[in-house]
Amino acid sequence: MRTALVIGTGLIGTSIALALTSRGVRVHLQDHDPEQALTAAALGAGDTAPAEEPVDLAVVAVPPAHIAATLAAADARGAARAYLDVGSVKGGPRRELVAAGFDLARYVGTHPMSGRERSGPLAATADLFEGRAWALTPTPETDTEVLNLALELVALCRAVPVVMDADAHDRAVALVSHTPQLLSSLVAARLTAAEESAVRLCGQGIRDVTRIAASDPAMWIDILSANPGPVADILAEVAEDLDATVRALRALASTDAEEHADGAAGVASLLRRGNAGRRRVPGKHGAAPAAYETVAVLISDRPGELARIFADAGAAGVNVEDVRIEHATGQQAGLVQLMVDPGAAPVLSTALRERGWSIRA
Ligand SMILES: NC(=O)c1ccc[n+]([C@@H]2O[C@H](COP(=O)([O-])OP(=O)(O)OC[C@H]3O[C@@H](n4cnc5c(N)ncnc54)[C@H](O)[C@@H]3O)[C@@H](O)[C@H]2O)c1
Ligand SMILES: O=C(O)C(=O)C[C@]1(C(=O)O)C=C[C@@H](O)C=C1
Repeated sequence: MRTALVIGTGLIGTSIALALTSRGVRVHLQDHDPEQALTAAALGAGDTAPAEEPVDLAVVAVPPAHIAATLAAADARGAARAYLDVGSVKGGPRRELVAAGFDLARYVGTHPMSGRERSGPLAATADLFEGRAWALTPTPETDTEVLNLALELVALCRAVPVVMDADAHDRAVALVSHTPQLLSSLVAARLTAAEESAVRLCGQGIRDVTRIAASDPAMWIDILSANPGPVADILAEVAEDLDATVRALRALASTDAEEHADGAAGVASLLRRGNAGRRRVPGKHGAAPAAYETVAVLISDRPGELARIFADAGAAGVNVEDVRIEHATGQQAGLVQLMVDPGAAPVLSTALRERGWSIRA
């Protein structure tokens, strides 16, 4: 791929443009809000000047409700040889394209399974998709050349391609993305009326569960409007589990020994099902979750501290597989949890201690 056009230079469009530009693709940027395209260009994502001839691939990264119309308008002016979109839902936009008579041979629907709770070009990063799944939903009509360009884009973004049917994709994301978003919002919504004394106690658990509750409501209303049925079906099952859990907890509070034991069994069964479900979440690069060991390091909230830790881990010859940062409330300090292969954990702890870091058990 030599040239690309990114239409919609928000979080996802700009992140793709940054990745493509860094790998030598000439990227043109377009947004119905010119300020967004100019901001993306200022970040080094590409050029706002229109291409002089059709680009190799047009990437449509606008909200789901506008995907079909944006693709049709771009095709009407002959913008590209091939088209793809990155919307979070696939069935609805494809049906709209069919209804509009769009040539499906030159289009493939895709969805990178990576994002952030923030929107806009300023939240974009070139490495957003690295190691993440990226769904591709070709149809029998899709040209091989178009599918190959889409696969090249996924490879340039260092993501992991997953080919599937559009409706199967929508049912899958109802389970692994859309329902989790609503559950996160439901938990966070309980905090709106909470006492300040309770909120002060927020630890890492609630931070993990509510991170995505900060997402843009307008974007999510758009996504959920395009996939309401499958999400409602799963939420109805969650509601049954919730009812059963409330009953089990009430029984747990009972002084009757038999009722108490039933309650404990009900709650334990849910927690075990949770363990089993969590074990099914794939690790980095789509591999089965690895059993990493954590080395926890205390850092002060100063510029360059993280870079220094990673440099010291690198100097010790240890590959950091994953990382989490826990900020201490009201203090200029935090705990960095470095996930490494079990064999490497003692090596890393010793090396970091020798370099003056404080390691937490
Ligand atoms: N946010 C995520 O985590 C995530 C992850 C994967 C896929 N997606 C999908 O990617 C797409 C973009 O999401 P985002 O998070 O980058 O949103 P965003 O709000 O950050 O960016 C969307 C951009 O599209 C522009 N836009 C809106 N309508 C337009 C139109 N008709 N023509 C041209 N530009 C238009 C907006 O001005 C904005 O700059 C959506 O379809 C979303 O479902 C989002
Ligand atoms: O990490 C996040 O902030 C996300 O929620 C990203 C996430 C997801 O559910 O995984 C959200 C919606 C997108 O369609 C794809 C990715």
